[in-house]
Amino acid sequence: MSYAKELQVAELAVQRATLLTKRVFHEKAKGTTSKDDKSPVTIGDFGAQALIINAIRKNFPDDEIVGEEDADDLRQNEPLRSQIWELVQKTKLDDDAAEAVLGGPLKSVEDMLDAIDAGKSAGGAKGRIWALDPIDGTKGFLRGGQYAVCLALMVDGEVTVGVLGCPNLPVDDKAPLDSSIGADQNDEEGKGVLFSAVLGHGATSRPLSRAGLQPSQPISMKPLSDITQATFCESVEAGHSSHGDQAAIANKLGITKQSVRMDSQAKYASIARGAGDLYLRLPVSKTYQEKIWDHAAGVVIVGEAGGTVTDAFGKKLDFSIGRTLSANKGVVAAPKAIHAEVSKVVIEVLSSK
Ligand SMILES: Nc1ncnc2c1ncn2[C@@H]1O[C@H](COP(=O)(O)O)[C@@H](OP(=O)(O)O)[C@H]1O
Ligand SMILES: [Mg+2]
Ligand SMILES: [Mg+2]
Ligand SMILES: [Mg+2]
Repeated sequence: MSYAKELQVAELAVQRATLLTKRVFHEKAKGTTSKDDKSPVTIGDFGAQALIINAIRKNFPDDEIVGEEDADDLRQNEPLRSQIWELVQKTKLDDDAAEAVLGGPLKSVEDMLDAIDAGKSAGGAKGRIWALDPIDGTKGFLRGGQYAVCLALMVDGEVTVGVLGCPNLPVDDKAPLDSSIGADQNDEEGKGVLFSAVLGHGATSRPLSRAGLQPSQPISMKPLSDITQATFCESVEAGHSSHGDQAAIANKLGITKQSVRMDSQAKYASIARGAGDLYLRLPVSKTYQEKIWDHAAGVVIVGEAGGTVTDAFGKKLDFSIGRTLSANKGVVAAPKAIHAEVSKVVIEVLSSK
């Protein structure tokens, strides 16, 4: 199956949601609140989740959705939900045909809260389940760095369609990568990329637009003959992955270039298009379970671009268990040809601790 309709709906829904997040970025009041785990969430996260779930429900009413956010706090907070409702109502693509594909607007504040709460699926191994991260890298979003709007469709526990909207990545697939990439917020010219993949059908990139979908081109990972020349990507946040272990692994592989630190699944997108080579995410905590929405889209995009993604012990990421990757620890993403070599060193470094 080619999943053409799912892909089109996902791409347009993500593209529209990035218009909302960009609008929030330029507003002074981002409605930032703190979740139970102390992580931040903004009106951009809630608004993007509402718009994307509305499009999925209109097109695929029988599908389940695992979304990062829920509306519990919004139901108690009238000012915050009004702020989000205002944003959601005014966010539209400048293309009637594209809007028609997405299936029409949310009808009321209640409809919006219900849409947000439709992301409460427990996930699992059976049937069609979407995984949605309305803003991945919320901390990056708030500091003007990288973030991504992430949507994937899993079919019987296998990630099958993946879309990443990265408003602050350069359109040029070969633009050099460094940790300041996208930091210049005054110049939005030439920025904003939509990445997509369907299992077995390759991966693409195209510029984000305010209207319909722009023409896309295929992307692939960079062939890397000398691993010492690799560029590796890691999180900005030291609390999300172990910078120390990652430095030790890079050192053992003979990599001399400084790591590129960026927030969000923009890391998966960047290696998939050959702007970087490796993505290392080694756990800092023994108990933290990675969330499926932080990885689903990135994994199929990297896989289709010629990469292999496993956990820190070389195991395939298992998206079929529920809302978290409870059978895995950490992430190692690399071009197929060198993944085994990288994985071996990761295991050596972890077992020598
Ligand atoms: N202790 C931890 N270890 C690993 N990931 C964590 C973490 N605490 C939070 N995260 C996740 O890290 C994601 C951001 O990843 P990155 O560091 O690559 O930018 C967050 O996504 P959100 O920003 O969507 O909440 C959150 O889900
Ligand atoms: Mg979050
Ligand atoms: Mg996330
Ligand atoms: Mg998020």
